[in-house]
Amino acid sequence: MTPDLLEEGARRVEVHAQLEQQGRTASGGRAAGFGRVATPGEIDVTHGRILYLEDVSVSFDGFKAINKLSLDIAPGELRCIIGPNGAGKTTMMDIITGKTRPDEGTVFFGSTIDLLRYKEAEIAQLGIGRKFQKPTVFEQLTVLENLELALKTGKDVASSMFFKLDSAQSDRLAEVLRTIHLADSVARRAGNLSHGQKQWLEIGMLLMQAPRLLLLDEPVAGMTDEETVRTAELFLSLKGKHSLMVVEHDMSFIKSISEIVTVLCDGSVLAQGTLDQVQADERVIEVYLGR
Ligand SMILES: Nc1ncnc2c1ncn2[C@@H]1O[C@H](COP(=O)(O)OP(=O)(O)OP(=O)(O)O)[C@@H](O)[C@H]1O
Repeated sequence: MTPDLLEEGARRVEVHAQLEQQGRTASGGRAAGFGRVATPGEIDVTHGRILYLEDVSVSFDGFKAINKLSLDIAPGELRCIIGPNGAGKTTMMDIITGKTRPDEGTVFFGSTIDLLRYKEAEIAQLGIGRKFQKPTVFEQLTVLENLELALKTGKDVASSMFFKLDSAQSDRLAEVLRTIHLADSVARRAGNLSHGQKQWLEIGMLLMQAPRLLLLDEPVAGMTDEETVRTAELFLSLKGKHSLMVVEHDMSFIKSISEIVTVLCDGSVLAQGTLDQVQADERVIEVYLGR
């Protein structure tokens, strides 16, 4: 949990109040049709999409990093995103999470939440969790304290030590500990965990906030083979309960978790299908081999 995320948590209540206000009063412009949140905290997936991007483009100094990108993710889906270096994978995640504003296009969370209307911190509060490549757990705190901290939004680290979890939060904490394979390590300092365990702990911290969509950037980079296998099991166990978008270069890992794989290249979708299908696609072979 980074200080940034703690700050985001502090604003959760405020944002939900704003959403409620917008739901009642919005009219005109974007808010008229799509931007309205009927019930704060609820994501409308009646159209079968948790995430929807259409014709999204962004340029940096005239260079089109994302170029008319369109894709959608179903609720509970585990989508793998692959693509050569510079394909636009990170930039796409930056756009979804509000870190980068696209020049044009549409980005929806469910069918009613226009993500382009929200700031980065608000998007996290809406239920989109992002895991960056490098783990950012509190090394001096125990596994348990790190997970508790993920719930203690709106407090500083010191005062949050005296925060008491309610029974639903305690249940969630126990479930998350089991899910991330750290139930036997609650009292261990995060700094003493292996790289893989730190990654799982950070995923656990995201899970404590019950995200609907998790964006995971190169989650198995630097992991041992055994940790990679356990991470695959972890992701497969999260699928269904959460929607996941996983960006990864490790093809054996992708093979072990993937259903649909999207190949990005030059800022748009080059191919999509099962891993076998995209690996047999001449265009994909060409961009990977540089022919
Ligand atoms: N803030 C920025 N300013 C200028 N160029 C940028 C910026 N962010 C990304 N780019 C460029 O946009 C392109 C896409 O970058 P991006 O990091 O999204 O690719 P990627 O698919 O995540 O690559 P990798 O697999 O190497 O992480 C690259 O050419 C990159 O140099």
